[in-house]
Amino acid sequence: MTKARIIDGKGFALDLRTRIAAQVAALKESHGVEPGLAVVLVGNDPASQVYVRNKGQATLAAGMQSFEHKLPDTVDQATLVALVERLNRDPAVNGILVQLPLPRQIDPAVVIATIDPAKDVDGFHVENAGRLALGLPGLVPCTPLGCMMLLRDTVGDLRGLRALVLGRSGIVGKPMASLLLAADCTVTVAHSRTRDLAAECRRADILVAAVGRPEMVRGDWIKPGATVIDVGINRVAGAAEGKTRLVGDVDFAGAAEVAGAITPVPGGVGPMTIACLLLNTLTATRRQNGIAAPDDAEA
Ligand SMILES: Nc1nc(=O)c2c([nH]1)NC[C@@H]1CN(c3ccc(C(=O)N[C@@H](CCC(=O)O)C(=O)O)cc3)C=[N+]21
Repeated sequence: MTKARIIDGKGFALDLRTRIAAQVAALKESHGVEPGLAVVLVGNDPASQVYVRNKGQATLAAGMQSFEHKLPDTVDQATLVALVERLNRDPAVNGILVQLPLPRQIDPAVVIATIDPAKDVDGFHVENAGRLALGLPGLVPCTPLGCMMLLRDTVGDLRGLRALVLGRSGIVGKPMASLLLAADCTVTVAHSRTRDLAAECRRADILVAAVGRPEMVRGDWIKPGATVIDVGINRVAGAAEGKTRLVGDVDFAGAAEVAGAITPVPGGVGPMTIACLLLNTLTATRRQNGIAAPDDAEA
């Protein structure tokens, strides 16, 4: 039997997207500025194609312009870099996202370094990563930003709470740790070499799982009443032959017996990532045009 409150990321994201759409409409009305997001997809990985399609639809639904660029998986790095440089110069493009992963012949660090930091709506450029680490304004990676919104909505005041981030990627774990630290949490970053991971997790009031290992975090690793944010999106074999299903990095059924609140997969962090991409595009557009955010704007 489930005890934990299920955090409705999907509902929160829909609500956020509605508020973003209202602000986009107001921006057009007041300044004649229409935010534009360019998404670059290299190759034809089916999962990536689904994400890019969803992003494009969400962008248009928010009243923003969507520019999709599809390149074959044989494309060379120089061609991709040249496209990004063209998007950097294009005044209709306020945000640029190059879908990861990229094929082997392309170094993602080179491509990300090419993106104008002011248009880097993924927040992956070293300038934005450095700004976040130093507590300076910049563009914050979408997934950690979405996790923070869910945490603030669920927990309220985060000050002094013990937070454990499981995973140390540049895309989720490290920026998540920076945001939790900025919110005055006591932050531990755990990873594959951490000793007695279960004991570390059990101390945490807030547990953010972002390791990419299906259902690794067990119910008995969780402190009773803790808030669990599951960033994992793992496709595993389903009950029926040939069927697959999505699971997180947390054993949801076991954790929901112990936690105070938990995000589901799907319907938790994933939809927040897309909503925050739109939010970052709106933020980037405002900054590029020297327009202040209204007092009631989030993030
Ligand atoms: N440059 C770049 N930026 C990204 O932000 C980025 C990327 N590359 N590469 C791939 C990952 C993955 N990602 C997801 C976004 C939303 C869902 C999402 O909405 N998931 C739904 C389920 C979708 C389904 O059913 O497959 C959910 O969790 O409810 C999932 C995954 C963004 N990524």
